[in-house]
Amino acid sequence: MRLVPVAEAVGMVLCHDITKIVPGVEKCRAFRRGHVVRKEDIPLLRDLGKEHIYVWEPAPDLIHEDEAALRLARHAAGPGLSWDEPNQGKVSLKATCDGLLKVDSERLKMVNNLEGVILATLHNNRVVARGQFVAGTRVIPLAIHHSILEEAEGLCSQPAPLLKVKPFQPLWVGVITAGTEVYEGRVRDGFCSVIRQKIAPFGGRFLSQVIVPDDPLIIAREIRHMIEKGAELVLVTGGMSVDPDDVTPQGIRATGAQEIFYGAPVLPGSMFMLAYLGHVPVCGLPGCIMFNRTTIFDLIIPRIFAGERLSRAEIVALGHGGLCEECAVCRYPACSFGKAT
Ligand SMILES: Nc1nc2c(c(=O)[nH]1)N[C@H]1C(S)=C(S)[C@@H](COP(=O)(O)OP(=O)(O)OC[C@H]3O[C@@H](n4cnc5c(N)ncnc54)[C@H](O)[C@@H]3O)O[C@H]1N2
Ligand code: MOO
Repeated sequence: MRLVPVAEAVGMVLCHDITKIVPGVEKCRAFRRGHVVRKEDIPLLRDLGKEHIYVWEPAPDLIHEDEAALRLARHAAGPGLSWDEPNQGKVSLKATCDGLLKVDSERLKMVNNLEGVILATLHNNRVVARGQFVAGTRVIPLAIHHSILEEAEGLCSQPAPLLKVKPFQPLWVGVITAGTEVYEGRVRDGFCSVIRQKIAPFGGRFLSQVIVPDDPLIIAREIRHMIEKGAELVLVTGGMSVDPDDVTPQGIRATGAQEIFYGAPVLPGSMFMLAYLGHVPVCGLPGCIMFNRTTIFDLIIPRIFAGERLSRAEIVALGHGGLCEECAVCRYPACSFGKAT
């Protein structure tokens, strides 16, 4: 790169975008890379604080910031992601479908530990919408050495792209409502409508609901029956805490399902249970899921719809960030809830 005073730059080609920022008003690209400097541009460039410009002189070992950012994006983007043209040296990645964002956070740290390379993302396991920006990348200098870029490309793409968006599968959902008070009509069921609302964004298909008394053998029988009818996800509501009539965990166990966890470091939702009967997830949902706006259910259900089988270790990790602030106006998922590190 050669440094040229702006007064002598007429006719020369800008080799990078130049940014204008007016506090509280705008941040934009004032000049585009490739622009040929005209006489009338000189006062404008001076207003932007530019007394000099760079003239690009190709060097075999250096890669321009725009090309470097594009190469990083291309290597990091797996299925379900696309990227934009560079703007002011940055390339943004966006989701091409609704789904679950997957970020290999350990490899992300390794990329960002390289000198002069950055990749910023939303959190792993974030539910994202088609068209949503989920990551951005750039290099810090105007040109980066090819060896650093190649190392970053390897980390971004091997053994698999660092980022992807998994689409949701439209699972059939069976609901078993446990509670003698609901079964006998003392209390009107308030759980099923909440579940129907919560599964809709993932394309979940409501199969049916059955209301049963607090009896573990009946609960177990109805879980098996629901799976025979085609349920790909079974949700058993209520009866999850400490009263003698809270027998839903016993009912789930009595099916012979493999228990992954009962009791999670997440509030609200600590009394949640997850088990698998074959490949079908069976969840025990505590009463708070009916009552609180955002709970463990909102953390677990997207992963099930994305076809993931959860492990106990992942649930244990949820404790950090597992406390919902219960804000007056809920902004979940744009908050710390469920953002385990
Ligand atoms: N002493 C303790 N109390 C509680 C504990 C605890 O550990 N020790 N855990 C708390 C937590 S956490 C939760 S969450 C709640 C709810 O637990 P359950 O899932 O056992 O809820 P139930 O006992 O079945 O019912 C509680 C409440 O909700 C009404 N309910 C239940 N299902 C329905 C339904 N389908 N439709 C309408 N209403 C329903 C039920 O009638 C009760 O009023 O427990 C904490 N307490
Ligand atoms: O911890 Mo309960 O299962 O939140 O409300």
